[in-house]
Amino acid sequence: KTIAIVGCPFSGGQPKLGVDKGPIHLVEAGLIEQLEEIGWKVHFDGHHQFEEIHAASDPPIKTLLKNPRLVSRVCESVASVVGGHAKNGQLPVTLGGDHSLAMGTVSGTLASYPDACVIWIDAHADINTSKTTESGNIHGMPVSFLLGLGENHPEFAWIRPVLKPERIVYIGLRDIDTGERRILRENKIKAFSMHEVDKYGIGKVVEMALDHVNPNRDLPIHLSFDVDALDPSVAPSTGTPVRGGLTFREGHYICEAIHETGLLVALDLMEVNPSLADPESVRQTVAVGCSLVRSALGETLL
Ligand SMILES: N[C@@H](CC/C=C/[B-](O)(O)O)C(=O)O
Ligand SMILES: [Mn+2]
Ligand SMILES: [Mn+2]
Ligand SMILES: [Mn+2]
Repeated sequence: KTIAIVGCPFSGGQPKLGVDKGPIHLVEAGLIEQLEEIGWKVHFDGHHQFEEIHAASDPPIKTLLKNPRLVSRVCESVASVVGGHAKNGQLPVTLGGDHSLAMGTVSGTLASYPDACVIWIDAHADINTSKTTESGNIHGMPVSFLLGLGENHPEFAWIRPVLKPERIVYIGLRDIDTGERRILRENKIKAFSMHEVDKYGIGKVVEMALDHVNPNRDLPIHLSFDVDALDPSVAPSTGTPVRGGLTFREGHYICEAIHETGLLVALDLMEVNPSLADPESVRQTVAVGCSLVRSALGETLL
């Protein structure tokens, strides 16, 4: 099978500059060669350029959403790129860029694999609606759009509610907004926070997560990995770090275990921002990103 690396240099879902440089740092760290090394054919789809919409012509929607038209248009094109690769039987590996891009990647995957389940690794639930968001940063909202929650915004008319609440599960949560807690509860969405990781251990948590969204281990898996799920000591160069995160090994165990299912059809590696720390910490964060991708795609320890 062939991997299609989709570089998405995009930062419009959040305010910190630099996350658009994530893809180039991951590729320049040798990710493509590393994947070929473990036996994959790799098609590098390039660093997709998204023409800017200037702020002046993209005012926040009445409810505070920032860069709505830009984010929507970029995600729409990401959906067709990722969807195209999935349709061709390739495994799209999307490199972010901020996590708003997942509106596009998951839409693309579900177009080819309507029964796919989504495993969302993150410190955050990214499920705010325009009513509940406190920041207006759309990287905190992709899941609500994918589920069809909240009011419809004409700027996002292309997004269909393709994801069902029982087809997503979270691991790593530890920084959830008030409105998000209600949304998770009302929609009965399964979430394993860091408390469960501590209580049961990562092995049991991954097993329980899969039992919830993929009980017969027969559904394709879209893994959406936000590097801020890891502890900031492990992945420091990211826009919304939250202490008390996954260890290096816990993060890798998740990727290894998902590879072992043989069901992975799409992967996102999001929120690497190489401009937020000293050179050594940036290198470390980029290296962890590359390593997680390798583990999700079959690199083993023995
Ligand atoms: N819940 C916060 C934080 C969002 C974090 C988004 B991230 O997980 O994609 O980094 C917000 O809505 O602004
Ligand atoms: Mn291509
Ligand atoms: Mn996220
Ligand atoms: Mn996050």
